Amino acid sequence: MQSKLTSLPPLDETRPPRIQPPAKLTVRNLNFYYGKFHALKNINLEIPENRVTAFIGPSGCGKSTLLRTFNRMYALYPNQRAEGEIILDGENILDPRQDLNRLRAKVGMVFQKPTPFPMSIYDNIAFGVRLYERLSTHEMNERVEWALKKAALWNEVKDKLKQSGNSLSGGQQQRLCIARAIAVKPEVVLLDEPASALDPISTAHIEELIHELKVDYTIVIVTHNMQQAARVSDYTAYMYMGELIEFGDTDTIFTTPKQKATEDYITGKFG
Ligand SMILES: Nc1ncnc2c1ncn2[C@@H]1O[C@H](COP(=O)(O)OP(=O)(O)OP(=O)(O)O)[C@@H](O)[C@H]1O
Repeated sequence: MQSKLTSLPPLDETRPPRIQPPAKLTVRNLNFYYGKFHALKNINLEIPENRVTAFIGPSGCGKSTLLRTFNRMYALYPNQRAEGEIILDGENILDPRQDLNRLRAKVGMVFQKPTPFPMSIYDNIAFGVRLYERLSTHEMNERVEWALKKAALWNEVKDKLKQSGNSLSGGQQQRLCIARAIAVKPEVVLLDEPASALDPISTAHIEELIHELKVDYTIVIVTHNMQQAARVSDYTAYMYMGELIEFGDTDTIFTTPKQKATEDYITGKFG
């Protein structure tokens, strides 16, 4: 397909066809408040299973806020609240009775800044797994190796698993954080600008990894970088001032968006 926008890289020809797969997460009439500030306004959205969905939009439009509702990260802060429904596997995760530990095992998260725990590479992975499962040493060794392989880090660290996670480069630390997130075998992985603190080579590594991970996981990524959204995502949501302006497959959003506001943002006329 020909891109209308010459400044963007060619769109990924290997993307799955446009038939939208079943929704892994269904967002219905979602409103979010920081105290009195109404940060998300009646969001309705379906996040397709085993695909990469990107949230784009100008700074402050609510991308991270929306992402953080998916594992109820906001529940840590008393004056933040969500209203509406977010259905994951038939359950409304906003229901106050929802078991947050179980939810966070199902919905993993990786932050903008790599944040390894101050412990060995091995323990960075094993720590989270121990919270949810009792594994033998042999099983844990296998799980650590599996997660590090999935995160394309194993070959670089297999001989120094006892070294501190902080001894790794920024890009390696971020892949360690991805390994840590997937080690507990989540179903959804949330990535909040995972490459924005990284150099171009590490960024390319992370983007490749995202592409591979969607075989097993549903991935939602917040990114400021539109080229990155065009490269890694199958679906894109454009947000503005707490509203979802347009959602669709990435090729359509980047070449023939329906809303003028989306087109203005994509073409750099605004934002
Ligand atoms: N802890 C908070 N308390 C009060 N308001 C907040 C808080 N966090 C975010 N906001 C406000 O909510 C709105 C959405 O913020 P959010 O961080 O979700 O935007 P964003 O699109 O991810 O922005 P950016 O691209 O700059 O990271 C903004 O107006 C922001 O100022």
